[in-house]
Amino acid sequence: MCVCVSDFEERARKVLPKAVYDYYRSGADEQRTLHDNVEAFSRWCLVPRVLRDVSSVDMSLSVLGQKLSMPVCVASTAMQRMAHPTGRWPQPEVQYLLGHLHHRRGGRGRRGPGGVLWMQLYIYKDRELSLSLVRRAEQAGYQAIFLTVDTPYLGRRWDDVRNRFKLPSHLSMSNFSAPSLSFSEDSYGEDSGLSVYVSKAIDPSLSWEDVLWLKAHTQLPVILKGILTEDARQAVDCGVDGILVSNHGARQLDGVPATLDVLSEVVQAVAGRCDVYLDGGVRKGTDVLKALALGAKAVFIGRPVLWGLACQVMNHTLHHQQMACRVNGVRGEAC
Ligand SMILES: Cc1cc2nc3c(=O)[nH]c(=O)nc-3n(C[C@H](O)[C@H](O)[C@H](O)COP(=O)(O)O)c2cc1C
Ligand SMILES: CCCCCCC(=O)C(=O)O
Repeated sequence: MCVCVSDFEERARKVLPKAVYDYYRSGADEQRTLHDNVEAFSRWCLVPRVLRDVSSVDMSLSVLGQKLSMPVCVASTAMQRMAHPTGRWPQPEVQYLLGHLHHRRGGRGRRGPGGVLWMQLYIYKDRELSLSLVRRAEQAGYQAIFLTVDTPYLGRRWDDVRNRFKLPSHLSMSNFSAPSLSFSEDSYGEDSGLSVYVSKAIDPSLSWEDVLWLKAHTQLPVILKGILTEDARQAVDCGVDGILVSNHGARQLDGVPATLDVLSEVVQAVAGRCDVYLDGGVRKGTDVLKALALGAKAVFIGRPVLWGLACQVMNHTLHHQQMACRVNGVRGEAC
C-alpha cells in the first residue's frame, strides 16, 4: 500500500523504464541541492496552537484571480506521457501549471471546475515561436504565464548523460513543428539528448529586457519561475505579477540553497508587491504549512505527481514495457 510520496516513488521506480525514472528523479551534478530541498523542511518545526475549532476547514484561496480549492498546485514537468499514456492527472479539481513541453498541444487545455489554466513558458532563440505559444495560450483561455528563468542551459544530470536520454520514438513535442527542433533524432553522440535540444532551442541571452518584452506582448499576468534571491526586487520593478521561488527541483544548478531556506528573503524583497509561491521538495501537508508560514501564498509539486501518474496506469506492465522498448529505440512486437 502507498501511504506517502516515497512509497509512490518506490512503486514508480519498479514500473518505469530505468531511463525514464532516472530522468524524472535526477537533480544536477552531485544532487546536493536535490536532497537539501527536502531536508530543509525538516529543519523547521511547527509550533501548534490548540483549542481552535478545526471541525470544518476551508483551504480555498484566490490566486491570480482564480479560486483554488487548496494552496497546492501541480508544477510543470516535461514529458509526463512517459509516465502515463495520457499524461493527465485524473482529478479535475487539481490546479495544473501546464508546461508547454507537454506532448499535447497547449491549445487543448485542461480546465478544472475552478477554471484554472496556467502555462509555463521558455523563451526560444526564435522569438516568433515563443510568441506563437503565447498567442495559442491566450486563444485557448489560459490565464497566466509562468516564465521559467533558470534554464539558459540544461543542468548536467549525470544519469541522463549515462543513459543518453532521449524522448521515446513514438512521442513528439506537439507544440513544435519546426523540424530543426525535433527532439527524438539520433544525433546526440555521448550527451543527454535533452541537453543538446535545449542548447539548440532555448535562448541563453535571456535578460530583464526580455521580461519587459514579454510583458509588452501579452495582457496575461506574468510570473517568474526560478527566482532565489533579491532578484525578486528587480522582477517586481519589471511589473511581474508573481514570483515562484524555485530551483527547478534542483535540476539546474547544484549547490544553490534549498528553496525553503531562501523563501523569507524573497518575501522580504517583494514586500507584498506581488504574490510569492514556492516549489522544491514539498512532499507532505506539513511541508505546505511551513512554506505558507514563511510567506508563500501557494506551493507547487513536481515529482510526486509523476510518481502518482506512473502508479495509476491501469495496465502498468504493457504501457511501461512499450515505453521501455521505445526509450531503448527498439520496436519489438510488444510495441
Ligand atoms: C521530470 C521533470 C521535468 C521538469 N520539466 C520542467 C519544465 O519543462 N519546465 C519548468 O519550468 N520546470 C520543469 N521542471 C521543474 C518543476 O516545474 C518544479 O520546479 C520542480 O519539479 C519542483 O520540485 P519537486 O520535484 O521537488 O516538487 C521539471 C521537473 C521535473 C522533475
Ligand atoms: C526546450 C526544452 C526544455 C526542456 C526542459 C525540461 C526540463 O525543464 C527538465 O527539468 O527536464
